[in-house]
Amino acid sequence: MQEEIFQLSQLILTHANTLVETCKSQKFEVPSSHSLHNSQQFRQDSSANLSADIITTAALQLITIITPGNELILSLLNGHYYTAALRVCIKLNIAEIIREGGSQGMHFTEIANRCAIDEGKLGSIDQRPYSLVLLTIASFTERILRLLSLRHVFREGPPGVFSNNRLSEALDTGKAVHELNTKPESKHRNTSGEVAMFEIRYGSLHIYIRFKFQWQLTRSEGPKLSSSLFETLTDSRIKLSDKPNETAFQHVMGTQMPFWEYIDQPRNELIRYRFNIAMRGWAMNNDPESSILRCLDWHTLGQDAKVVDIGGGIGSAMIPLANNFPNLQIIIEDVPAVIKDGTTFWNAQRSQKVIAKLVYDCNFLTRTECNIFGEQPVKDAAVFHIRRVLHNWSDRYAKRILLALHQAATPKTKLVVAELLLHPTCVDPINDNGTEISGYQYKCAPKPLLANYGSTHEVSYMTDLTMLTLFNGQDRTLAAMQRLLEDSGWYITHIYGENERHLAHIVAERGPPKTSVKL
Ligand SMILES: C[S@@+](CC[C@H](N)C(=O)[O-])C[C@H]1O[C@@H](n2cnc3c(N)ncnc32)[C@H](O)[C@@H]1O
Repeated sequence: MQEEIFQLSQLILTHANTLVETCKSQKFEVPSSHSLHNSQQFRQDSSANLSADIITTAALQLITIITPGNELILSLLNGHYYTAALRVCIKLNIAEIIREGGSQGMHFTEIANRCAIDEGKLGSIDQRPYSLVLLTIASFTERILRLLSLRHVFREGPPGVFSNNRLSEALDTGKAVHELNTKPESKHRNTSGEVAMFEIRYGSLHIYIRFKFQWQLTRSEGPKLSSSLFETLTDSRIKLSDKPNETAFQHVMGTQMPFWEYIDQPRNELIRYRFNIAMRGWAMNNDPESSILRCLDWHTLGQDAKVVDIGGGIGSAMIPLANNFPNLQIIIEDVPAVIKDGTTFWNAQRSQKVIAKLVYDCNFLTRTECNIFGEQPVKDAAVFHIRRVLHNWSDRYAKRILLALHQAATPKTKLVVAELLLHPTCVDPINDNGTEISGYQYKCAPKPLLANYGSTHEVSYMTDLTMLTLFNGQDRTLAAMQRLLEDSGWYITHIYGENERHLAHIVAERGPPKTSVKL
């Protein structure tokens, strides 16, 4: 048998050829570390997309087999330094500062100078001479940017000069630095939401506060949430809990409130707004328009057929439907404050077809009649659509949401669940042959790779742990999702989805619930 090292190298070579040939034939930019954001155009082509995933998985496996094990473990353990370094760059708007300096890049002393001046750090808080303070900040800046450059976030050259590249461009909101410094609370307004998504991932739940007439940044809880995982899993009071208010989130934030109630507090308006826009930013990468458009024959649903988006946030999932199917009447349901943000968003989209309904109230623990756990007011829906809501809840709560929809559904109502579907690292003998469920065709990675492409798709598996620490929720495998749906009386008829990088669109119809869970 061929040595693994050659098998992996061969896979890389073969698929690099496929990728480059596809790019050339379809006139896509060939990906390179020097190109910018759009060098991922090739992802539109499914065979190029697959080749790219195989290359990445093989390269990572190659690294794993030729690097000392203790070094790899240390690198994993120290991954938090990347989180910290990225946080500094996002908070100090370093990608924007470098952009404004021009394409030749900027020396770290100049970057530090601009950060320091903009942050008002010099003089007021430090008694040392200006130049000494600047040198200290410059040294921090250089070291932080160099660490990130190791992973191709920013490019260094000549020594000490840093430029933006494909990865650091993703940190750029596109806004003027002056605007970001004078109006930090508006940082994510009118942006794609991608940087907002990054902020959420490192978990700065407290963002800007006004202190002595100055906007100041406050602490980040994200790394604390993950580092409290062990404490949460071993705390005898909560370790067996599946409740949304007994998670690492409450532990770290010192609150009894579940996450949704917390961000609905009046003082947390900015956090909520950022969360909502971040959902849109996330969808841009994880939920291509084609998925929702193809998962059902929307045009056959008839004039004014009702599509109800449950926990729809600002309703971004509905944009492709609103744009393509004027026959549909789209109803977005969420908590009042989110509906308010959504209404502003939709007015900007100039869509007249969307009816933002003030249906739900966030405080589900006490006001059960007005939330996703209560009675569903729309009784004649053609489609209930629910995107990235079930993963916020443990099975017991997710079942209650699904049963409420089941009770309001007609025999013809379809349910579309858009969620990540996780996959074991080995082959799943029941589901991978594609015969069990129509449309489900998971293409396992070729041997000797991990069947689910290993850490190439790790963000989805990390999202699962984010759900655990924030909500006691979870992202599910196909088997777990199928069980959850059938227990709630929904039977999968079709799945539209390729792999766990994108949300799968799971179409289900009503049947008898398998278990007798009461609302
Ligand atoms: C992860 S977000 C998903 C938003 C949207 N579906 C999307 O994909 O962009 C979950 C949504 O559930 C909503 N939600 C949470 N608890 C709710 C409740 N009790 N009733 C109604 N909506 C709720 C939140 O406000 C939030 O907008």
